[in-house]
Amino acid sequence: MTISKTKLPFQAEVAQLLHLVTHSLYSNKEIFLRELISNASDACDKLRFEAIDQPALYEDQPNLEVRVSFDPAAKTITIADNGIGLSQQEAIDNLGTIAKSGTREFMSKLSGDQKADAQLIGQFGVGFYSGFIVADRITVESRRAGLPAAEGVRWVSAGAGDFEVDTIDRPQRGTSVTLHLRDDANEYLNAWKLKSVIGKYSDHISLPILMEKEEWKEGEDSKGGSMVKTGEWETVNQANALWSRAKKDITEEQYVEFYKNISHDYDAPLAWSHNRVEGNTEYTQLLYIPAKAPMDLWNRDKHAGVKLYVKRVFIMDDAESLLPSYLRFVKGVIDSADLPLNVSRELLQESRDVKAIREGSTKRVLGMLEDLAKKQKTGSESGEGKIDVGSGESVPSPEPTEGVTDVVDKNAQPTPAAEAAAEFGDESGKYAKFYAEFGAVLKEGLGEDFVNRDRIAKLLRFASTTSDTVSVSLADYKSRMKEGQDAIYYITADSLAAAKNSPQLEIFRKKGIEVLLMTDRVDEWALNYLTEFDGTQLQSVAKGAVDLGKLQDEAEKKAAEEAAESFRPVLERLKEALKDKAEDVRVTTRLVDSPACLVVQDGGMSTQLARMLKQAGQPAPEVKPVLEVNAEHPLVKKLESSAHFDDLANILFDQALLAEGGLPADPAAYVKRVNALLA
Ligand SMILES: Nc1ncnc2c1ncn2[C@@H]1O[C@H](COP(=O)(O)OP(=O)(O)OP(=O)(O)O)[C@@H](O)[C@H]1O
Repeated sequence: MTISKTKLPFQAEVAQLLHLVTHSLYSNKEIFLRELISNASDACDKLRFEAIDQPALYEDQPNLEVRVSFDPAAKTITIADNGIGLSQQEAIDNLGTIAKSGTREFMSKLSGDQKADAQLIGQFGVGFYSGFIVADRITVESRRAGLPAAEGVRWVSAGAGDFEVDTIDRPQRGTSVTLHLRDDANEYLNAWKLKSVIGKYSDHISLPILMEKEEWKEGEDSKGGSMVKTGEWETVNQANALWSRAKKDITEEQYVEFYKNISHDYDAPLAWSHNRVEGNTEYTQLLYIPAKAPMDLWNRDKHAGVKLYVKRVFIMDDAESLLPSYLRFVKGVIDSADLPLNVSRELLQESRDVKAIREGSTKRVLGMLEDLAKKQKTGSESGEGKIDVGSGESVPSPEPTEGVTDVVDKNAQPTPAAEAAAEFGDESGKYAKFYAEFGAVLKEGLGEDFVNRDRIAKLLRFASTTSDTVSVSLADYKSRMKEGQDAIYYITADSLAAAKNSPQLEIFRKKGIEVLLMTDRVDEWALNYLTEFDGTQLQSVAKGAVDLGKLQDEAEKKAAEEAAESFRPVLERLKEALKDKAEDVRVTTRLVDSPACLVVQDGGMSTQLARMLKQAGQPAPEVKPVLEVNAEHPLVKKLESSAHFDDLANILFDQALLAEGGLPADPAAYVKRVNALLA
């Protein structure tokens, strides 16, 4: 295909994004170089991957590289690669529109506040368009590998509403991006400046990044000297994959920078773990736990952010088989020594090596979380039992992955004692941060990963009737259990307020028994898979008849039975009056101040979960709850002699529903009944 010079408009979103890029990212101009080098490197990765099946694509240039040059007279910087290149259509599609669906969502989140937007943009990564931070015009010239020289393309835009494309003759494969700098970006027309930015952001890129060598030349006739280009090119980055280097040669900054690069996250990660695993399956893993949840965390179709490499060759992004879905927040790289280069997603699912990698990486991530959790605990408990990070020993995870020869995480590096103390203080809040962002996702693991269920259970944290913050572990709870208590009690609700004020808690409060308050949507589903912890049953206080077992003394039990007996005739009438709404009506001892509450049968779905499913448009069973009444309550006592028995019965039921966050089936009828009684 050849096209003659054509002007085309940007897709509306691009124009909007460009405006933001130039206005919001101004304070961090230099990232343009990182983004463009990263694109160049991706293009080389893509070529290498396509060339596995089609070696001819290399033409006569198998050495992939990126060249960065500048021309002070023309005020341009050029980033050139010999990667896959762009066809004319690809240039139009990829540089003129935003293909990624997440981008639109991202655009809708922008607030107009420059600082917040800049953070968001940073998180999302603006890629190619970041060139417009420093340039008022960008020229891209490219030819796709495998196409004839006559099918090159030139793409030019001033970053306003449109761009121009033209066919050019381009013998060399790949892409060159030329930035025509704005006057206030002249500082980048300097080799030293460019090298320092490349060193900062792109050292770990596995390709060589070349710049023209310069030499100092004295001026003639004792005029001042200057740097002069020699015509030779030199490599200015380390040019080996960061994860393949020895840990001792990688600084903390480099780990952080690498993370930012692969994740497009603006913030530093909370923790990372870098290991070379040997044994039957050999691979290197560099896994990061981000500090902030991405916007699309809840999209379960979104794959994990782990990139797969095979012997340093990039194979694919988002390789979902490498980590279970409940760890989809983890970012990083896995480089396998065993997989074939032409491995496909389908093949990955069946591979035994991948299974081993997945198990090893899962354990590693859980180990990192256990580490953070341990520090969180000691950090919040008056400093007792602090781990001495100054000793230079790493904190071992409870079950080290077999064959790990080389384990590093940030805390493993020896630091002077004072620094260590400061660092530990910083570490001590990390687990709470992690949990606030990703705790709910982690819970999915209870249902997804049976092998590691116990480890996951230990990592869970909840609010409870004794703690408003989400900080109580199941082990903490157990250690505070009352003498004679034989279950871990919990309640699920839509909000913390609803959970705390639930009538079902009354008897527990009276007896001073702690109840875990669960308010994540995923809780009830996840808790289905966790019926016990460390030998103790988990028991919902809203399911089944309340049985406080040994916590109730004989006299109480007897009194309750007697009350139930004498209340029997009223119960029968209640059952009759509510037969369409309630599965059963019974007397309870779980209530102290409230007249009634709803519970579901043991093993049944709570009314709250059923409600949530319905709201989400999913099929939910019709749950008929059990109405439990407090025979000691004046309102309930009044029933027997009331002339409005049916109304009162229905009001009791509807109020119990309201108390747990539901709505009466017929709200108007409810209001009418209440008003009739009030009048
Ligand atoms: N040097 C290049 N060689 C070949 N294609 C390129 C090059 N630079 C950009 N592209 C193409 O343009 C597309 C858009 O680039 P852009 O940097 O905006 O987004 P991206 O790289 O896909 O996403 P992100 O930067 O968020 O990872 C790329 O996906 C790629 O197809």
